[in-house]
Amino acid sequence: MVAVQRPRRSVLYMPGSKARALEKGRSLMADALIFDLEDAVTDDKKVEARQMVVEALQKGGYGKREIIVRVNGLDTEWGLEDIKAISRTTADAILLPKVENERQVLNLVDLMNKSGAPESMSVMCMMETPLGMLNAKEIAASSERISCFVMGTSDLVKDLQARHTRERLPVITSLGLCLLAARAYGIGIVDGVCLDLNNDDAFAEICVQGLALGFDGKTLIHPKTISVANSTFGPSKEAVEKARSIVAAFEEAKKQGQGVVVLDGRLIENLHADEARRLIAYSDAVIALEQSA
Ligand SMILES: CC(C)(COP(=O)(O)OP(=O)(O)OC[C@H]1O[C@@H](n2cnc3c(N)ncnc32)[C@H](O)[C@@H]1OP(=O)(O)O)[C@@H](O)C(=O)NCCC(=O)NCCSC(=O)C[C@H](O)C(=O)O
Ligand SMILES: [Mg+2]
Repeated sequence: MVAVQRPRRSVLYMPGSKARALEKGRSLMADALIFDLEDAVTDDKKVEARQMVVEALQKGGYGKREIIVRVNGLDTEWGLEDIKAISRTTADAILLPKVENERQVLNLVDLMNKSGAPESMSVMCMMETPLGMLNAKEIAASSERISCFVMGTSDLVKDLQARHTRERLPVITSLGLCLLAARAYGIGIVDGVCLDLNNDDAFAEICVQGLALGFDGKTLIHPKTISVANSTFGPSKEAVEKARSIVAAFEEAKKQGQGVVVLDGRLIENLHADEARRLIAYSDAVIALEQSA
């Protein structure tokens, strides 16, 4: 049985205080939308933005896109009311910023339960502080309700007193720690945002790097970057065809009593067949999501 992963190739932040962005989200081909109440919203608009997001979710129209709301932290004056209000909506997940330990996750889960959040509403964690990186394993293991890690590379670079560079060496250890923790505990993980909106080549390159590192997709700040994220993180037609031929060759070998087979000069073992099945199931999930839009 192959565990089908929810597509998160493109995950677009939309400021909760921007009515036009919330409207536009209904027609964009992003796999997931983050309705942001945190950093994209100024303090004087926090309460209004919460109400706007609740109303947008009540109105609906976002199809099968994954709906994520990033609340303010519980150490702010808005966090508690954000969690109470969003728990009563149809959002798929609450995204908690600046997660650094298990206690923050358990507090959130407790508040969601007390506020009547459905069991299906998951928790996502922004991984964006040095302590969060060091505690990535503890955080990933803290609750079965966690569905995904979201890298916050802007806050991370700031806290590390590092620099944003094209090859991202300053954050590579942090990305690796979070990837290890996410994969070890079977949760999703999406890469951080690219702040440079005027360099398409750099954006494409950073998506390819994110894919190679093992991310499921990329968080985005502008709709124009959705298609590159979708094509980079989505399985190509050729990759799916190849996966089908791997599964077929391996099944045939098994019938012949063999545990391995050579296909196009490469050795195929059980692990390759498993990965090929995962890719086929993932491709089916992507097609189903695209057809529903
Ligand atoms: C960056 C922007 C401020 C640019 O906005 P704007 O000048 O309006 O862009 P355009 O004129 O090019 O927009 C064209 C149309 O697209 C719509 N639009 C733009 N951005 C979005 C969006 N994010 N979601 C939905 N729709 C969007 C515009 O309304 C235009 O529509 P139309 O009227 O039909 O022409 C803006 O893109 C923006 O605000 N982006 C999001 C910024 C944000 O959310 N930042 C916070 C999250 S990132 C973060 O916090 C990372 C993490 O925590 C970390 O630490 O790393
Ligand atoms: Mg941040």
